[in-house]
Amino acid sequence: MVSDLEAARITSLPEDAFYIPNFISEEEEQILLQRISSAPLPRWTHLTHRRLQTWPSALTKTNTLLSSPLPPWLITPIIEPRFEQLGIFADAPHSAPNHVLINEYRPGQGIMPHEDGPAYYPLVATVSLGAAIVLDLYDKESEKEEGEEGSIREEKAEPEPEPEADSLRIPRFRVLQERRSLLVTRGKMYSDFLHGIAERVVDGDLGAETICNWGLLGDKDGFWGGSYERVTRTSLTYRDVLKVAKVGNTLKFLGGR
Ligand SMILES: O=C(O)CCC(=O)C(=O)O
Ligand SMILES: [Fe+2]
Repeated sequence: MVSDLEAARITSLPEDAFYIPNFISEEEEQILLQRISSAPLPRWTHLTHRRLQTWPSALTKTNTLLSSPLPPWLITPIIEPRFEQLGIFADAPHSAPNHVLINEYRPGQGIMPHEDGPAYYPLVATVSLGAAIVLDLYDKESEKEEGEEGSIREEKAEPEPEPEADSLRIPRFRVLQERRSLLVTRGKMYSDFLHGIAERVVDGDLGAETICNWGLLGDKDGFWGGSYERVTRTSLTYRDVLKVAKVGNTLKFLGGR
């Protein structure tokens, strides 16, 4: 495992993007998947093209997080000690992530090109579980020209575009996220590009010329044929929500002290 984020930089991308294979062990991956699947059903928000959990809770309409700690299983070992050792959130306002979105994609599912927007400090750290998937990055400018700029809020379903329109877009860059890997995007990479996952059952055209983190992959064995068939992939996206509201001691309202 790299001990210095700089060694993990995806040098072919604008600043900043980092990729670390084998960020968690197989055992840690299984424990996380077990935790996610054993969450009570109401925890899931079902969208047409994927389902998601929001921890500790969805943001309010004004993009505010009601202060509440993340559950221990989302903290250890990912935030403590690994993010801390790498200083991933060292410059973020709360010096640590306070919000995690968990997205699950079955084969054929994806997420339309979008930007994560101003609710968060411009830094996302994504841990991938279960299977590999290709993340597509799109120039924002060309999207604007087409009048199709996307933006999502996690608490409501995003408008789902026509599949035809989606497949016409050409990504500027493609990142292959292996299971158990970490992808960090921040700065310009967060602010100036859209990201999305195509609704496919096979990710193809994989190679050194087409995948910007090819040289950083942990194990290319499954990819030499230039394609792989999708299997359910789950992502944990760690972020720092800028606006946090402290909720008063509810005991006060109940007449307690
Ligand atoms: O699953 C992923 O890697 C991306 C998820 C995403 O873009 C989001 O939740 O905003
Ligand atoms: Fe996103």
